[in-house]
Amino acid sequence: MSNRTFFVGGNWKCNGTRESIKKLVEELNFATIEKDCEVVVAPPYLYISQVRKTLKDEIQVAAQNSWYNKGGAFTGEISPDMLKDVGVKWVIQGHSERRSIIGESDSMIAKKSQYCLSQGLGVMACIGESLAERDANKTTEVCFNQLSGYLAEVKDWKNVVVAYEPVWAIGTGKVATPQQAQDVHLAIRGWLSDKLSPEIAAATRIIYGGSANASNCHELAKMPDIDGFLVGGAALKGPDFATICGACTSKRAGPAG
Ligand SMILES: O=C(CO)COP(=O)(O)O
Repeated sequence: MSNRTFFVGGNWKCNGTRESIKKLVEELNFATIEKDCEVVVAPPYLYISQVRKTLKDEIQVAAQNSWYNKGGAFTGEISPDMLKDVGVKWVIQGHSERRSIIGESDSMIAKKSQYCLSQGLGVMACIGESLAERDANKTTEVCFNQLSGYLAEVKDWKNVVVAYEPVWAIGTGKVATPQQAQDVHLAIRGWLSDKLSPEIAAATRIIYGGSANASNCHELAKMPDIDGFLVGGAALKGPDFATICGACTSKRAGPAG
C-alpha cells in the first residue's frame, strides 16, 4: 500500500443558505472522521467564514476558485491572500464547470494555481475529459494537455492534489467503474513521473470525482492509484460525506498499491 494520505474534498458548488450550511456543519461536527484521512470542504465564498468559525478544526476549509494575484482593482474577485486571511487552506482550480461555463483557459487556471501555491495554499488541480472525448479515445490526451497547462506555471507540486473528474460522470449519477478510473489515474501518475520525477509521481495524491457516493466509494478506494475523492452532490449530506471519508479503511484493506 502507498503511504499517500487519503484525501477527500467536498465541493459544495453554488449551493446552500446560512441555515442549510449550519445544519451541514452540525452533521459534519457530529460525524466521526477517520484519523488517516485528510478532509477538506469547499463552501461558496460567501459562507467560508461562517463554516471556518463553526466547523471542527480537523476538517479544513477550501475555496472553489480564486483570483490569480494579490488584491487590487479587480472588481468581483477574491484573492488567495484574502482566502488565507479567513482560514482557507486549499483551493479548487480548473473545475470543468469553470472551464466550460465560465470559459477559464488552461493558462488562467495555471496562473491561479501557481499564485495560490506561492502563498502556501494547497491546490486541487482538476482535469477530465468529456463524453465525446472519451468516445473518441482521447481521454489521456485531454488529461495530459490539461496537466501540461498546470506544468507551464506550477513550480512545486508538493501541495498539489490532482483531481481526475471525467465530465460525463459529474452530477450524472454515472460513475466511472473502478477499473476505468484506475486506468486514468495510473496514466496520470505515469505522466507525473515522466514530466516531473518518479518521486513526485509516487507522492502526489490523485483523487477521483464524478458521482462518487457512500455506496460506490469503497470499491473505487481499493484501486491502487485512487487516493481519495472530490465529491459534489454527496458532500451536501454530512453522513454520506463522512462515509466517503471512511473509504480510506477500504483502501487499507484493498489490494496492494
Ligand atoms: O464536480 C464534482 C466535484 O468537484 C463531482 O460532482 P458530483 O459528485 O455531484 O458528481
